[in-house]
Amino acid sequence: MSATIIDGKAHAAGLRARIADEVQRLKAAHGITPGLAVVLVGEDPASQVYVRSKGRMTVEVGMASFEHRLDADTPQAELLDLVARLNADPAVHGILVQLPLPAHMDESAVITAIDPAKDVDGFHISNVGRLATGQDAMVPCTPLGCLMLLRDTLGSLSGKSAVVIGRSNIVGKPMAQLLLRDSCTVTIAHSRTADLAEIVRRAEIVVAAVGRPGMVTGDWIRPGATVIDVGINRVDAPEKGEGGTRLVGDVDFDSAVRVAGAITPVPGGVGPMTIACLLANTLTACCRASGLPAPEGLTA
Ligand SMILES: Nc1nc2c(c(=O)[nH]1)N[C@@H](CN(C=O)c1ccc(C(=O)N[C@@H](CCC(=O)O)C(=O)O)cc1)CN2
Repeated sequence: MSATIIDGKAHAAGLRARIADEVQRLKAAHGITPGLAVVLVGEDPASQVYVRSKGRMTVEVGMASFEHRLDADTPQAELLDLVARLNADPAVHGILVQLPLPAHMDESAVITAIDPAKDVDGFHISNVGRLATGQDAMVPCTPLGCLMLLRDTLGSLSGKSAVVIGRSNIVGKPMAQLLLRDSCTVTIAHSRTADLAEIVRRAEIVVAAVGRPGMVTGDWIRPGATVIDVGINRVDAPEKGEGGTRLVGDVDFDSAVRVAGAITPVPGGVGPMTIACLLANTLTACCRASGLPAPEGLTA
């Protein structure tokens, strides 16, 4: 038996179409255009690609896009000044500083400088606390995308056993909070968890976000489980010729697909949902800032 492949690209396209409709409605009914500011410091090649995609998709859904590119050696104080200006700008409803930042910058100081109401990444300590205590929060985009895929695949998650492999602030911890909020029984595991394979084998839902290519193999998966692979690892691909590379997840897809009930591929699974959820968060932030209810189904 082979698992259902969860098509993240198609889900993301559907979500963006829904957001575009809501943006049109907001413009027509209230004369408001949601605005997203994205800040890139330095020339990391992958970050440049992501920031370009974010700008393009922001415009495609009818929002205003403000892109700020700073040199890699920009002093942190200059970045903080920019964040302060964006905080004060009424045309900007969402602010995202692309990570990773250059080594001389203190990521946490920069994130803390963002107005929590405009923190569309959901990384600010205030949003982290709000999520953990069940209040309205900006929710980090990648885990929000995983949650949407899980709900679309399984319907209600209530009572399901879930294992999150990975304990990062950006994915693992918020993912666990979201699953808990949907009444799953959640285990957070990581690379040092004893008997990891045995723990994963008990789960009806597996979210792999550990950053190790192909670590989760088919014999770790409970038959019929839903597997969400957050890993994006570039590995050598000699079959593509000299210097060739390809993207793989944290799950060994070829063995897992034979056991799971449903599984996300890499690429084309969780990745595309990240940017779609960023746009959803920007729309939510804009509605909240304007005293309007956020559209249903765009947040956790
Ligand atoms: N401030 C932030 N920085 C970073 C985040 C984030 O959410 N906020 N996440 C990642 C990078 N990221 C968005 O910024 C991102 C990663 C991957 C994808 C994606 O669509 N991946 C594709 C494959 C793309 C490729 O071919 O390289 C896929 O998985 O299908 C989108 C966004 C780190 N930084």
